[in-house]
Amino acid sequence: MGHKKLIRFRAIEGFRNVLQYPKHMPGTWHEFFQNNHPITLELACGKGEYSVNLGREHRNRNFVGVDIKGNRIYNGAKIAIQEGLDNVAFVRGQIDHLNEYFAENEVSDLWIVFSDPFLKKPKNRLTHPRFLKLYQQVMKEGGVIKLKTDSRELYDFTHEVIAEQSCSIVEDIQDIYSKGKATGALAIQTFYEKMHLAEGRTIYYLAFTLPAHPIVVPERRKKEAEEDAAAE
Ligand SMILES: C[S@@+](CC[C@H](N)C(=O)[O-])C[C@H]1O[C@@H](n2cnc3c(N)ncnc32)[C@H](O)[C@@H]1O
Repeated sequence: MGHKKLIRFRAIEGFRNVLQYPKHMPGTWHEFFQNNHPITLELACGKGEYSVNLGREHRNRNFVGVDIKGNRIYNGAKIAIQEGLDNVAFVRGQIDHLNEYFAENEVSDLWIVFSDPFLKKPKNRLTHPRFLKLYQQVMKEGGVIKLKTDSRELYDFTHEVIAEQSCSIVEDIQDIYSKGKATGALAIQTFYEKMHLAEGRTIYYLAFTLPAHPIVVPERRKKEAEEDAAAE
C-alpha cells in the first residue's frame, strides 16, 4: 500500500465523522447528528463532493457519504471537519451491507453518483434489484433515488429495472448540460464527473421512487448473478 494511502487510513481512524463498517449505528444516527433532520445518503461517494456541497447548502439536513475506499472518503471528511459541517458524515463500508448500517425508515433519500457501470457484472450495479431491495429496507416510503451517470448502459439498465419493478420516475434527463438542467444539486461536479466531461461524455440523470410493495429480485437476474459468480 502506498505511503499516502496509509497516512489517510490512519487519519480517518481519528476522524469523528468517519464510521468504519458501523454495525452499531442502526437506529442511532439522529443521536450521532444530535437532531432529527432527514438523512440523505451519497452512495459510491468517492471524495464526497455531494455530501460536502449539499451539507453546506442545507444545514437543516444530514448527509452521509458511503464508499469502501477510505483514502477517497478522507478528502470529504477532512473538508467537513475543517468547515465545521457537523451535518456531514461518512461510512466506510460495503453498500451491499447498507441494512447493517442503517435501520428501517432511517434514510430519507439517496444519491448514486457516477457509480461504476460494471458492464460485465450487472449484479454489482447500484440500481440492480438486489440493491433496490436494500434501499427499500432503510428508506422512508416515497424517498427518491437519484442516479447521475455518464454510462448510457447504466442509465438504460436502470430504466429496465424501473419498469420491471414498477418504480415511478420523478425526473429523467438525457444530457443535463445540453438541456440547461445542470442547476442546483445537479450542478455539483465530482472528481469523476470532471474527468468524464473533459472527455466530452454525456451526463444522464434519472430520479425515481420505489413501489410500495416489496422489491423482488427476478429469477432471471438471480441466475445471471450466479453465472457471474461462477465465472469469477
Ligand atoms: C467511479 S467512482 C465514483 C466516485 C465519486 N462518486 C465521483 O463521482 O467522483 C465509484 C466509487 O464507488 C465505490 N463503490 C463501488 N461499489 C461499491 C460498493 N459495493 N460498496 C462501496 N463502495 C463502492 C468505489 O470504491 C468508488 O469510489
